Amino acid sequence: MHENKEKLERALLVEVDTGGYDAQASLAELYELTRSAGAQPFGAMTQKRPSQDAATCVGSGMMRQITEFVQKYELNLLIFDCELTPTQIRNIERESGVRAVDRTMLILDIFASRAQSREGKLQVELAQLKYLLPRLGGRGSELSRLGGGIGTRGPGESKLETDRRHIRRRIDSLTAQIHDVEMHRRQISRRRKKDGFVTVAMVGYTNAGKSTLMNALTGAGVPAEDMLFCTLDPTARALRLPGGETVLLIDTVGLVRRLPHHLVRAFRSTLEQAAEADIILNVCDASSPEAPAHLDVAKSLLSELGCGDRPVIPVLNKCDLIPDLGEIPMIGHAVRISAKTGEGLNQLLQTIEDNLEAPSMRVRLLLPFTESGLEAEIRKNGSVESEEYTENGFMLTANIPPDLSGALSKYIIE
Ligand SMILES: Nc1nc2c(ncn2[C@@H]2O[C@H](COP(=O)(O)OP(=O)(O)OP(=O)(O)O)[C@@H](O)[C@H]2O)c(=O)[nH]1
Ligand SMILES: [Mg+2]
Repeated sequence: MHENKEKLERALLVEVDTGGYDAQASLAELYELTRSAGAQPFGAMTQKRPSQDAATCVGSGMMRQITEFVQKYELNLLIFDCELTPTQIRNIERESGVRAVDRTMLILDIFASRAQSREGKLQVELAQLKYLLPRLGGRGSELSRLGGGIGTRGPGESKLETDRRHIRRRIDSLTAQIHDVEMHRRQISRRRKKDGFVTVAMVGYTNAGKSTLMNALTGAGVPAEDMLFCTLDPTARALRLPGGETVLLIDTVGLVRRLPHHLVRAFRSTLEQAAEADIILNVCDASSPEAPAHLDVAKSLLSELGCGDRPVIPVLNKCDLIPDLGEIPMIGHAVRISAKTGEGLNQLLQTIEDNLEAPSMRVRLLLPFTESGLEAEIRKNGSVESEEYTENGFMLTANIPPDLSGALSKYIIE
């Protein structure tokens, strides 16, 4: 996946623990992110302090230790588990003599090397440029950083040599293109709904096994590897349930702790697909001690995206790695599976089937003229077979989705 595999970059990870988050778990994740970016995490240093040092993020004593460590083990990269200002990066690089990247640059770099779809590429380039723009000021020479390696890859590379104005124009153009792609995607998902397609989306932390599960259930052949952010672009495949119905199974981008805010939007737009699904599978790696926390993060993100009303099924994957069932976190109605061995998959399919909504209902309605909002809803989410003006309102024969039936109940005639 990476051009320069022969000479892996050797990195020292630096955790500046300013409190307010689980620094140890975050560092463990930084380790995996580093590996996924194709570098070798060689060691880690942690410093607890109330806030970042303005000049070098860590204190001056620690900075000296870092420099000594880098020289002693001939490392070529420092990875800070936070966001660094341009000044900090400049100072750290000058003092240590090696390149410094922060968590955001690292994640952006992984994204840049993984994005396949047009939207994925647009989103990554936009996030990279937005991150870079405020960091360009008077650093003309530093653009020579773009020689290769982590923090330097990406679709934007060639463009970065031009001036800020050019970058701003590019940002505007990317934003407009992304808007178009998003509109198009919403249209498709609306059409699927209208056509009565039931969609089932998988969400969860990166590396939980979503793509492996997709492959096990549908034979999709989606890449699934032991690396973070293996999947960036949502894929959809037909899935046949034991009862005979066919639903659409959607694989989504994995979540990560402390997501750089530049990427939140990119995530959101891909997760929106999940948000619109009829049923959501919240997949986690049951062998990880973090599993319950991961399930919670995904769940609260889903409710932020407005899917509180949809069935969310917790799925505990990788149960084959836990010899003693007692060690699996107890989560109410969770389904236990192993995407690898196939254990529990029938149970999962059955659970999906049990959660299928009633199909859309065909009704006759007399809708007062004042309810034009509801009429628009019916046209948008259902379909109108015939309509007629009467003096008491619209007389409609329509197929309506079940979630509209409540609001419409008092107008239904038959
Ligand atoms: N032992 C075991 N390993 C599994 C199981 N399911 C997935 N894996 C492994 O976990 C790793 C990650 O699997 P993926 O399917 O790529 O995970 P993902 O959730 O799609 O990850 P992202 O695309 O990064 O979000 C791979 O090495 C899989 O082989 C399982 O049930 N048991
Ligand atoms: Mg995946």
